Amino acid sequence: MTAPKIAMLGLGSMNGAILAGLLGAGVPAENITATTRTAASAQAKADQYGVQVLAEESTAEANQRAAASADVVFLGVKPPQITGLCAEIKDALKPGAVVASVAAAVTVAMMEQALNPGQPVIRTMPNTPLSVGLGVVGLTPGRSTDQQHTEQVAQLLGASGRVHVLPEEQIDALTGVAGSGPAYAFYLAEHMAAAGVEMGLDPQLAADLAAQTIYGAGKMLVENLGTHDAAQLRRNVTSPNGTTQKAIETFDAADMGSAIRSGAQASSTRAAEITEELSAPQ
Ligand SMILES: NC(=O)C1=CN([C@@H]2O[C@H](COP(=O)(O)OP(=O)(O)OC[C@H]3O[C@@H](n4cnc5c(N)ncnc54)[C@H](OP(=O)(O)O)[C@@H]3O)[C@@H](O)[C@H]2O)C=CC1
Ligand SMILES: O=C(O)[C@@H]1CCC=N1
Repeated sequence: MTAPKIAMLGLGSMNGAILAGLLGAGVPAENITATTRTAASAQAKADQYGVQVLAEESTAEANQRAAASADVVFLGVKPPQITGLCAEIKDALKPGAVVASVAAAVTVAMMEQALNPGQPVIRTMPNTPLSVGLGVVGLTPGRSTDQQHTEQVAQLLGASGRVHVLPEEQIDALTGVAGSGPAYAFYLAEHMAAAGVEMGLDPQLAADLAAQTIYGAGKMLVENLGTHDAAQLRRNVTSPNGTTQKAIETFDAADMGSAIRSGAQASSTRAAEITEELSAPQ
């Protein structure tokens, strides 16, 4: 099978992470055309990734041009811009092309309504660790999306992460755990490093200790899936009446477990709210 031509419309944090993953997995750079809003960003991204990047600012039809030659079109703009972008590119798309959005909250139905009837679409919820080959993606195909399209997008994203095909009702929950999730780990790293500095460590060393510890713990979690769960791995670090026990008691006293669950649920609830906002008559 020849490698598909790919358009990445919008090349910010998320589509940039997907692009890094695709390039890292061996997709040829010449198969990819991306777009940005500003010319300065297009130049910076072209230099960073080595792909062609068109800016809407300097090429009015940048999105149509990028979409026209693509077999797979990733929409990576902000949620309120997605349906407008769909309308902009709908007549430029190649027959048989599939449109995959990475946006939170924008439903399959919203995209299908903005595109031409019968257009294959896929709603995805990826996360930024795709950039290092360790991402997670939730994916829901549209009504006119056949198995081949779903497999094509799943295969592209699956080269740099784990892909789960889900009913659309579960995408917001996946957003709360995995889409927003890297930020929770980074937040933990920020505070672990800050604690190290407060206890007298050099900031660079403290940041390195936090990063490497979370990296190592994440690898252990993945490698022990199905045999030792997170709670067991935590118990293995916790000596009776030792140092870790004191830390966990302190977290429990602050009800940190409940705060983390509330945060993940708030992310998911916010996705549903944005869907409502985008559905409201203008
Ligand atoms: N960030 C994340 O971790 C995740 C984000 N998402 C979803 O990804 C989407 C993008 O978010 P994120 O990457 O964070 O946002 P960014 O602001 O980082 O990127 C947005 C990109 O869209 C470009 N853009 C804006 N308007 C246009 C236009 N009219 N034509 C072409 N390109 C345009 C911007 O151009 P320029 O570079 O010139 O500013 C920028 O490259 C959102 O819908 C979000 O819900 C989903 C999962 C995780
Ligand atoms: O914060 C956001 O809205 C996006 C979606 C998931 C992660 N980032």
